[in-house]
Amino acid sequence: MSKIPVIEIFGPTIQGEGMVVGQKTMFVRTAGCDYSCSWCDSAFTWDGSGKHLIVQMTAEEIWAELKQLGGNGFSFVTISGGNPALNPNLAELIAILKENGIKIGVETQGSRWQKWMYEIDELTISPKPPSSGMTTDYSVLSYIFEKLKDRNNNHHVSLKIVVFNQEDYDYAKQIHHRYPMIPFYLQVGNDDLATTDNSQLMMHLLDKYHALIDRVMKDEDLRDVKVLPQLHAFVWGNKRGV
Ligand SMILES: C[S@@+](CC[C@H](N)C(=O)[O-])C[C@H]1O[C@@H](n2cnc3c(N)ncnc32)[C@H](O)[C@@H]1O
Ligand SMILES: Nc1nc2[nH]cc(C(=O)O)c2c(=O)[nH]1
Ligand code: SF4
Ligand SMILES: [Mg+2]
Repeated sequence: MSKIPVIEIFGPTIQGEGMVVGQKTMFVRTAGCDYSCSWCDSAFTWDGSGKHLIVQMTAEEIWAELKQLGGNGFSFVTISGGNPALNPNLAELIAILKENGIKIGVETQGSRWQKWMYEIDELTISPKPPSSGMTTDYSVLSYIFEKLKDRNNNHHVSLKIVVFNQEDYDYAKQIHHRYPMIPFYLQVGNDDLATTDNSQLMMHLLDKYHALIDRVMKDEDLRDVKVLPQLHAFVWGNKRGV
């Protein structure tokens, strides 16, 4: 069986972001990313600082670890990274999860297509705004949505854009107007990834959430949108593995 570079397996916890926020879930975080966002809250997956944590695992080993950690107390697994879409062989893990009746969420930036995306119940595509320093390849993004458009109704896809400033906000709107049929989420950017003062971080992120809500409420061109913070940052701050 082929191996997958895994940097963290944790849970159960709540999905803190986006289309299934609040969902009880296990997490599998793959190592490696084709991007290097300036504000990445999981940079240890790709910047070398977490190199010692990477374990090459088969799908069977990942499933065993999920069961070990979560027992029978979960029905949902979220695969994030890094960019999980760098790994074609996640198909094997996805097959095992399906066989066991587990629903699957994936977090990816929309820079790579994989066939296993057809099987994902809750697929979040999160293209990166200008503040990240990355550039969006619209041909890949459009290709992904084209591929997914005929899936059945119990498979869901959404767009989630992190916003740090006005330019990011304008980028997010442009993405929404390009793909108006895709459920659209705005997420507050966390610009203080180093602090361990959770109550100060929470107040800071709450101010930013407030400002983002105000902006969207005044904006007549943005109607069908959901505006969310990272709920896990409110509850656990910058702690890893939650
Ligand atoms: C760490 S990424 C991993 C998955 C994939 N590489 C991606 O970016 O979608 C998971 C989610 O966290 C978001 N994210 C990363 N850093 C963030 C930050 N500082 N503030 C808010 N959201 C952030 C990303 O935009 C993405 O939606
Ligand atoms: N609780 C929790 N929710 C999350 N949603 C997306 C996450 C991610 O890092 O991809 C994440 C995470 O790391 N923890
Ligand atoms: S694409 Fe995701 S994991 Fe990769 S650098 Fe950006 S936020 Fe981090
Ligand atoms: Mg995260």
